[in-house]
Amino acid sequence: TRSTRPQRLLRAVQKKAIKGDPQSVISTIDYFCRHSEWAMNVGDEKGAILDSVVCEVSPSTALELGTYCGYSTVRIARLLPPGTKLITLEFNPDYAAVARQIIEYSGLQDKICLVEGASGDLIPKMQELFGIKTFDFVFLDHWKDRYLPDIKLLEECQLLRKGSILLADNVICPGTPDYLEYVRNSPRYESKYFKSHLEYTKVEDGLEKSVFLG
Ligand SMILES: O=C(NC/C=C/[C@H]1O[C@@H](n2ccc(=O)cc2)[C@H](O)[C@@H]1O)c1cc([N+](=O)[O-])cc(O)c1O
Ligand SMILES: [Mg+2]
Repeated sequence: TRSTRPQRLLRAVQKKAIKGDPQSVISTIDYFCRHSEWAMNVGDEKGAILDSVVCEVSPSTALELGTYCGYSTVRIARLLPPGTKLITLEFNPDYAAVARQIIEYSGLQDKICLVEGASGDLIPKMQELFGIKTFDFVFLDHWKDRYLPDIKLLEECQLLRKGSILLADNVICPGTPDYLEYVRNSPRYESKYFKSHLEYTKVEDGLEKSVFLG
């Protein structure tokens, strides 16, 4: 049967990127998605905003919701200080299998822990699985109707501390209206919108950066 889009994206990385070079893996995926097949990676334009927030936060503990093929996983992990780990949650085993290979190709496997399962099930297990007390940084890029329930779950599980940074993709397109309303109106968050474009297109999209105030 025909290969899947993630498999074709992986093949492009294995064919064109330099093994052990995260930047070349990132550039190869962006080129593939711009010139061969669009895919729902955060992309180069929003990716630059993601990079600047990760560098500003320089997190000791980081969580990504929605690995997909591992593009933003590699983007984030390549900027993490030594000794820090990015935990990334992926629901779909086929996507997880591709992401593991892309992460390994980039050489960043020691900085990344990919866990397969649903965020709603795994978030309450972060303390027991990883000894995590709180997350300094959370990147939300999974199912758009899970953003709001999952940050409420992070609050309930006391996985956020005063100053924790949440960065959410796609708040305009496809859109996460309930999440936006919550973080922009809750007294527990200070929120800011970074206007950009939907990956590889001219359509408006953006990232919402929210600081948990405790
Ligand atoms: O739908 C989008 N993203 C949904 C992503 C979902 C990913 O999160 C995982 N997950 C991991 C853990 C879970 O608990 C649930 C799902 C899923 O298995 C999938 O790998 C999207 C769509 C567009 N678009 O233009 O249409 C653009 C984007 O940038 C997007 O991110
Ligand atoms: Mg996205």
